[in-house]
Amino acid sequence: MNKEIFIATRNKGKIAEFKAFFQQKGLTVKSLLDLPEEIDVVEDGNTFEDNAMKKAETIGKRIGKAVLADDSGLEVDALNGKPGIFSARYAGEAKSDEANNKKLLTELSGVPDKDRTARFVCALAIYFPTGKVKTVRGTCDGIISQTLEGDHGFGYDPLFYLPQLDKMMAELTKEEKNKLSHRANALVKLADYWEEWSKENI
Ligand SMILES: O=P(O)(O)OP(=O)(O)OP(=O)(O)OC[C@H]1O[C@@H](n2cnc3c(O)ncnc32)[C@H](O)[C@@H]1O
Ligand SMILES: [Mg+2]
Repeated sequence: MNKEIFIATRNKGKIAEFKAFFQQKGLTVKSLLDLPEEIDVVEDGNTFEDNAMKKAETIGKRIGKAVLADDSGLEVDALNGKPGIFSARYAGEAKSDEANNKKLLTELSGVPDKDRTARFVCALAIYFPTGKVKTVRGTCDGIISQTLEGDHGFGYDPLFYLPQLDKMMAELTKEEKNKLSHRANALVKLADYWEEWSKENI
């Protein structure tokens, strides 16, 4: 039987990464882009976890299936953790990666490399039709570079430098990113619960 996992996102970058991850486990990934109706979830929580739970629960209750949701973003130390939960809309409602990256560079202009430390954060929430919801969090440390580099990935990847690889996140293939990203680290934590939950719930 071909098992399916539903991800409550319309972000194509996230969908591509989840597909690569779950395909290895023999699961098919479906997302909000596969639904005929548009379901909007207002992300008004104060934490990544709150927003992920709200996305998973709202969509899960609507479609009556197990649903995984991701709320993620970038925390920059020199900006006191901004853009944080507002990462998608940092430069406005249009949610443009290009505009967000431009704004980030402007906000950090004059900040030296040693003070440009940052981390990607990913909270995953999983909702089961029994009403049970669980969350996990993964992070990935790096440095915000002075120039954009690389054309893989999405969002802030072209500005996110990984010192241990001497590469930008946007220079990694999906498979490479899926070994070390915040999303990958959260998914690894989820895998511990996954076995147990999927036995009874999927
Ligand atoms: O709510 P959904 O439909 O999932 O899509 P979204 O894009 O609105 O998702 P979020 O509210 O979780 O915002 C995540 C933003 O954080 C950034 N981000 C998250 N993960 C990232 C990654 O792996 N690489 C680069 N930027 C990332 C990027 O700007 C995303 O738009
Ligand atoms: Mg969002």
